[in-house]
Amino acid sequence: MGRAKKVVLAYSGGVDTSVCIPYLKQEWGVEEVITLAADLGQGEELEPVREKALKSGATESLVVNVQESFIKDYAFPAIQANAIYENRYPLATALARPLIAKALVEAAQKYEADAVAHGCTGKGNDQVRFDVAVTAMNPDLKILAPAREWGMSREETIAYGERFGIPSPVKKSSPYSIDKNLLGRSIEAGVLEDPSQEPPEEVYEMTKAIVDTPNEPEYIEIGFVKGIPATLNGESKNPIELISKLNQLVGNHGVGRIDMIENRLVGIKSREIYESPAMVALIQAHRDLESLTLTGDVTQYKRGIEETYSQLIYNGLWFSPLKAALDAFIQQTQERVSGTVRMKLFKGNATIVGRRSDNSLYNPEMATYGAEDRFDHKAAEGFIYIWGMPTRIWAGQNNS
Ligand SMILES: Nc1ncnc2c1ncn2[C@@H]1O[C@H](COP(=O)(O)OP(=O)(O)OP(=O)(O)O)[C@@H](O)[C@H]1O
Ligand SMILES: NC(=O)NCCC[C@H](N)C(=O)O
Ligand SMILES: N[C@@H](CC(=O)O)C(=O)O
Repeated sequence: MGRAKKVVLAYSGGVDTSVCIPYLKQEWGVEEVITLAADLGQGEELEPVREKALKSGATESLVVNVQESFIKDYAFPAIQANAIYENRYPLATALARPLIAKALVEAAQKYEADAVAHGCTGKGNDQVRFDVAVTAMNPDLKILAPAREWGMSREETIAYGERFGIPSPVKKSSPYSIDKNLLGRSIEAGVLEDPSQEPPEEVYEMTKAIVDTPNEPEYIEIGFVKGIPATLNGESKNPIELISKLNQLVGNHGVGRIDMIENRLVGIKSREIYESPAMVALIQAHRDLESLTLTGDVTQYKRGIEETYSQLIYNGLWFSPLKAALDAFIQQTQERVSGTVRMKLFKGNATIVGRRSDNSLYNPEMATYGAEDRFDHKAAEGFIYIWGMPTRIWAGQNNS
C-alpha cells in the first residue's frame, strides 16, 4: 500500500517536478499522478509543459489560468496592505503559493484524489506555504513532497528522470533558480550565492540597467479606488493589463530591482535578487495616497500592521485567522483611499511628485503660512502647556 492512491502534483515543468511523477509512482506506490500547472502570467507557453507532464507519466495534465484571481485576490490586498517583507521584497513568489495551493485542493476534490504534492526542497519557504495553505483548506488531505526526502543531487535527479523517459534539459540549463509570474521574478543560486558579488546583468529581464534607461524622465499617473489600482494615465485598465503595462513602463526606467539578504522562515539567510517593477511603484504610490487620505493615527497604526501582514504572507499564513482579522482592519481603512498619484520615473528612481483626492484631509487654510491662514496660533500655547505637563513634572522631580 503506497502513501496515497491518487495525487495532484503542482507542476512547473522543470526537472524536479517532472521527476516527481515517476518517483511518486515507483518509490511511493502512487497509482495516478495528475499534474496541475498554474498560469500566473509567467510568460511561458504552457502547452509544452502540459505535454511534458503526460510524457513523464501523468494520467492527466491540467493547466489552470489563475492570472485574474492572482491580481485581484492576492496582489491587490497586498498593495492595500503595503506588504513588503523586511522592507524590500514585494512578495511576488510568496503571494502565488497559496493560490497554487487553492487550485491543488480544488483539483483534488474534483478528481477525488487523496493527496496533493509539490517539488519544493526542504530548506525553503515554499514548502511551508504549500503545506500550511493546503492544511488550512482541507486538513484531511495528505501532502507529499518527494524532493524534500529523496536526497538526490541535480545530476542524480536528471539520471533518475532519464530512466523513465524524462529528457535531460536540452539547452545548457541556467545556473539560476528563477520563479516568475506577473508580479515579478525571484532569482537565486549560482554566483548570487556569494553576497559580496554584484549580480551579473544577465539575471535581469524585467528591468533595464541604468545606463540603458531613457535620458528623459517619464511621468505616470496611477489612480486608486478604495486602495485598488484602477487607472493608468487617466485610462481604466483591467487588473492584468494594469500590472503588465506598469511592469513595462517602470522596468524601462530601471526601477524595481532588489538585491537583499533575506531571513527565511527555516532560519537561514539567503541572497535574493528580485525584479518587481509594478509592485514597487504601486505600493509606493498607494502609501502616498494613504498619507493624504487617512488620519495620522490610522496611518501610523496601519504601518505596524503592515509589517505583521508581510510576515504572514512570507511565512505561509495567507489562510489564517490572524491574516483574516488584519484583512478586515485593512479593508476598513481603504474606504477613503481613492485618488491619483503622479510619479516621475528617471534613472532607477520612482519619485512621487503629486497626489490628489476628493477625500483629501490636507487642509490648505490650516497648512498655509500665507494670509489665508486659519490656524489659531494662540491656541497652541495652552495645548503645549498641557502636552508638556508630564515632562515638566518629571523634570522638576529630576532636578530637585
Ligand atoms: N506555475 C506553477 N504551477 C504549479 N506549481 C508550481 C508552479 N511553479 C512552481 N510550482 C511548484 O512550486 C514548487 C517550487 O517551485 P520552485 O520555483 O522552487 O521550483 P521549480 O524550479 O519551478 O521546479 P523545478 O525544480 O521542477 O524546476 C515546484 O516544485 C512546483 O511544485
Ligand atoms: N527562485 C525561486 O524559486 N525562488 C522562490 C523563493 C523566492 C523568495 N525567496 C520567497 O521566499 O518568496
Ligand atoms: N522554492 C525554493 C526556495 C524557497 O522555497 O524559498 C525551494 O523550494 O527551496
